[in-house]
Amino acid sequence: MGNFKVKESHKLPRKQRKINEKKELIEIEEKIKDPEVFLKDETITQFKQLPLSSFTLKGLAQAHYVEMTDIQRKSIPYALAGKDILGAAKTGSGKTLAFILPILENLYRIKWSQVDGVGAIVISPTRELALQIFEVLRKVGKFHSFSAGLLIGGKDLKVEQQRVSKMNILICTPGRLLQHMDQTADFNCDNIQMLVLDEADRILDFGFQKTLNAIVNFMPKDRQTLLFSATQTKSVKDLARLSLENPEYVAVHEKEKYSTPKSLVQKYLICELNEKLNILYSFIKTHLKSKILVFLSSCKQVRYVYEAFCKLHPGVPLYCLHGKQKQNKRIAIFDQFCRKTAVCLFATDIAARGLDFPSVDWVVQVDCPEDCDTYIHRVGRTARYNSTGQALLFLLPSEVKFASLLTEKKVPIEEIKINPKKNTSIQQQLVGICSKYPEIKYLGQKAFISYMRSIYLQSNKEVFDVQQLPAEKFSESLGLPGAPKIKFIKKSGEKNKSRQANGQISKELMNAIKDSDTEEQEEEKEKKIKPKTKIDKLFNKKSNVLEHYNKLIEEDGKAEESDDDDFLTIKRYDHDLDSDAENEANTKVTLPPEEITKKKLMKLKEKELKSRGTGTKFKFDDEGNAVPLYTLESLAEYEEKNDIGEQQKIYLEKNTEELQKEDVIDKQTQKEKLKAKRLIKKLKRTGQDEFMDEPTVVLGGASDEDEYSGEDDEGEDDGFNSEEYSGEDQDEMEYEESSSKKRKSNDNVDNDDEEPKESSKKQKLNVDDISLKDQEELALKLLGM
Ligand SMILES: Nc1ncnc2c1ncn2[C@@H]1O[C@H](COP(=O)(O)OP(=O)(O)OP(=O)(O)O)[C@@H](O)[C@H]1O
Repeated sequence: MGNFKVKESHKLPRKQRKINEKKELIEIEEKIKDPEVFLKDETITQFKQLPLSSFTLKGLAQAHYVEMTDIQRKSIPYALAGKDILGAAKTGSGKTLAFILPILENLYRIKWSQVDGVGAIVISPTRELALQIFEVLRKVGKFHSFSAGLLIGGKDLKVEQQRVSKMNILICTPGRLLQHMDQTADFNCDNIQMLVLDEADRILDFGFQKTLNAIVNFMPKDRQTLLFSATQTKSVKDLARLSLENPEYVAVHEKEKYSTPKSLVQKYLICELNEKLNILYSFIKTHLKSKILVFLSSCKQVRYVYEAFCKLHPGVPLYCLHGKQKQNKRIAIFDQFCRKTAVCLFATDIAARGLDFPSVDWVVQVDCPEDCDTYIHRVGRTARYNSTGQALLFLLPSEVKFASLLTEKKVPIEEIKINPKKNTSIQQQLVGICSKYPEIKYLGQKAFISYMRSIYLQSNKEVFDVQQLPAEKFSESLGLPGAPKIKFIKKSGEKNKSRQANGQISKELMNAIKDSDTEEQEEEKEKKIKPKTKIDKLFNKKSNVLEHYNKLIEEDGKAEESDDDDFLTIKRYDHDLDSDAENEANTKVTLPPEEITKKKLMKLKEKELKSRGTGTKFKFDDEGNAVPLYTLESLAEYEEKNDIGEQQKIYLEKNTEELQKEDVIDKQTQKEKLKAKRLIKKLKRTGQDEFMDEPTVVLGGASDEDEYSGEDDEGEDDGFNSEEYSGEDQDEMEYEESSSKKRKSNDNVDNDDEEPKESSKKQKLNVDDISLKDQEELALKLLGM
């Protein structure tokens, strides 16, 4: 939580100042009564022409905001007059100021002070967006004397609790706000004057429904409510939920030909699923000087692509942003991406709405968004305010209908072909990476399942059809030895097909799948499995691998030099790019102390070897001549003797074969672990808990989950885990975790069908005949300890 409280620099005597302020207030009160005056007068284009306090005007001037944007000009006069507002304007058109200024002014006019407590609340769907709004408030509200707080998940709740009731303006995510409403004793919302929903349609949609209803119940009905979004809701039901009173519908771009910014160039290409990564990689390689934002459908997709691409060193810094990262990490990445000019960020829809990344050149949607609104918000991360930008959408042949849906939604988009000469295949490298790094292979398998699941869960069955996806080819393209089993596809019986066709069950399932642990909850879990026994400690040693891996996946990619060229058959827009300084900064690497010592030792060793001198080994040919032991064959010589294509094929086959073998072993180990877990559970149920302390905790550690991910529920191989679909990152879900998990168990009817059967079968294992010590040993053996 942060706050600001900067008093103006006063030159006039206090008494005179007070008189001036009073005079100003009376004038403002008079002027705001008739908002139409400001709307009709077309000469009013600047902030200073509006009835705003000198504190606000000073803040605006210092932040260099002079001219108003359309949405600001048309909505601020109504909002100042106390009207409820439904504001709709294209992405990047300045909606944030359109609600921040009325908050400051309306509280100022009623002389709101610290003793009055919370006067206005802004709700944002994501933490990053909340943070961004908070920064804007801080900037333009600098000369007011309000206190403001940021309530987002991932921060210390207790610290927030001590300060929240002293705040006048709160910027929050829905889950965290409700948590305070429920748990902070002196947090009182009875006095709220204004409620703002940024990205209103998202907050009003199904995923946030329960949370928002609960929040609204805590608030007085006679408040002022402002709703803003680029894709606005007009649903009467939604508006009734918020008790909006005759709201002014301010839609500035509605009559325009297109619903996306004019300066945004939008293209789509049609490609096979197994070609996506090749195309993405080739795209990045040919746009090394651009700032690229890549959208993928789930955390796992993002993590796999990020990890694998880092290993390929494309020559540009790579980052990833998703809801499974710790809050500080998320903020750091957000910040890094904002600062750099040549960079590529892989993200889930956590980055789709509201975020104001400066000068993004390209938004690339590798996975098709769930609907046109999501598309509009994603592409809105570029071409903001007065800048230009480009967007590229990948569509599978089965998803082509989506292009016509976009056209219907007034999105000007054209098909484009890629230049096959510039399209490099990275499949071979990915196979190599998966075989060398089992943790990446594991991520690949997870990515595969989560992608298939995301398609399966989409409600628009005309566009998304999981049955049409080339599963085997897709898994090969990820470098995997074979397609992982996806039980949910088999489990979807005929009965559900009809229900899914009209989107009902899909939405419920989707909501259940979206539920995921908060960072706080994950931390809690970690605390719970703190080592208590030797075995725990031993296991913890194992999870150092996981820690190391986690560190590894959070490292940034390294920069190399390369040129942009004509990968796509359109020319790129020219942008001001100045990447030298950034690249320089990027090459600085700080090593941990152990690494430094290691390096020093290596250098010493090298020196020693040099001073000793090295002998040269020879072998003797048939004539008795000494010849070097190894001679390097030139590429030309090698090509003469061998068929390179054939060699590549052999390499690929050999690696795939090896991977398949390893995969069998991995699966076997996994099975054994599961068996052990079940055995322990069984033993626990037999009432011998006092002997079971150690293995129970050990298993808790193991299930958190494996060395690789540390994030999934134990029934992972059913392909239907409790986590993530692209909207998984929303912290509202985090708060509702326990209830939604219950809901999930009800919703996933088909999924549950098989599970109990399986577990009851396993329970037939007769452990009662074995002595307890033997059972423990067996369990540990199965765990490989
Ligand atoms: N009056 C103004 N003058 C100059 N720049 C402005 C003005 N208003 C907003 N901006 C700038 O325009 C950019 C986009 O503003 P903002 O983030 O408020 O857009 P938005 O409409 O909320 O976008 P989205 O729909 O994506 O959330 C920001 O960088 C902001 O600083």
